[in-house]
Amino acid sequence: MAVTGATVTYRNGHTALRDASFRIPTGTIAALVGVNGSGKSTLFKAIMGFVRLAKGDIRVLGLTIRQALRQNLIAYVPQAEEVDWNFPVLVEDVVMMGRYGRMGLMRIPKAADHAAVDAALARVDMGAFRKRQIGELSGGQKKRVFLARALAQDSRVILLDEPFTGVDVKTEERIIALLRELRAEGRVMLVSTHNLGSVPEFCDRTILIKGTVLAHGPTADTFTQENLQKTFGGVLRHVVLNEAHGAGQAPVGVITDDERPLILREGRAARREAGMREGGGE
Ligand SMILES: Nc1ncnc2c1ncn2[C@@H]1O[C@H](COP(=O)(O)OP(=O)(O)OP(=O)(O)O)[C@@H](O)[C@H]1O
Repeated sequence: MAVTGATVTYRNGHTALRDASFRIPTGTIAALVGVNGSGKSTLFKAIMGFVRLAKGDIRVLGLTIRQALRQNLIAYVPQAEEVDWNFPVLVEDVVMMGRYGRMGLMRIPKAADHAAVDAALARVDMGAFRKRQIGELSGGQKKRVFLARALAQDSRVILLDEPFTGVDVKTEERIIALLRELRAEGRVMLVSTHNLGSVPEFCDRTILIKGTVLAHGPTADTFTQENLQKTFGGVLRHVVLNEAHGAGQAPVGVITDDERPLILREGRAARREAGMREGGGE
């Protein structure tokens, strides 16, 4: 995916995103990190074609957004607040929505559509809940159902808006394991998160955003204390431990935006080489 100089101005004249540029190679999990109101959802809306770019360009596998959407290449896993949970719909019907783009006008599912729904539900371990109303599930289960919808769609790019909010650690680990599988299949995942502590754990790349893209690239390079301070300003709580200790004891910084803090050693995010790979195309 390549975003070049993307600018979004809302109807009221507010420019929520200005001249944003970054690239994400295929087979990548990328974090989108920024404070409330920094433009994360606006960027997602632009990639989904919900808002028009005033300037700039977004390409997915070399295609325009309109072409990529027509080919079902982009899927979106929404924030819980965006969904009307009172709407009476079964879990399996939510997942089937991922197939709509491949159906005719009458939306009559074929055997392949049913098979894709079954496989997607099994993959997120939600098969037993398929006949439940979506509103009757827990927060983590709802997230998994929407992830299954994206899987049923078989898109190449999956946008995940705050997938870990209100999710327990076990479900978070399951979602991360699934994202790693999808990465191995060459897909691109763009994950907006306030969960800074887990970003170096599973995100190959990070995009730091504050009305524009402040920094982007491999997480080990972008997730620095300096960049995080620029991105979050005074919002983050930052504590330095061990500062007074002598040689051999590197200072440890703890930066936190929510309940899961980021631990920085020697001013640099503790990096995990595993998973920090470059992919092929964009
Ligand atoms: N439809 C709209 N019309 C006008 N301004 C908007 C609209 N939607 C968002 N904005 C403004 O654009 C800016 C970016 O909002 P956006 O929703 O993209 O932020 P965000 O980073 O997703 O925030 P959060 O972390 O709270 O979800 C904010 O100042 C917001 O008030």
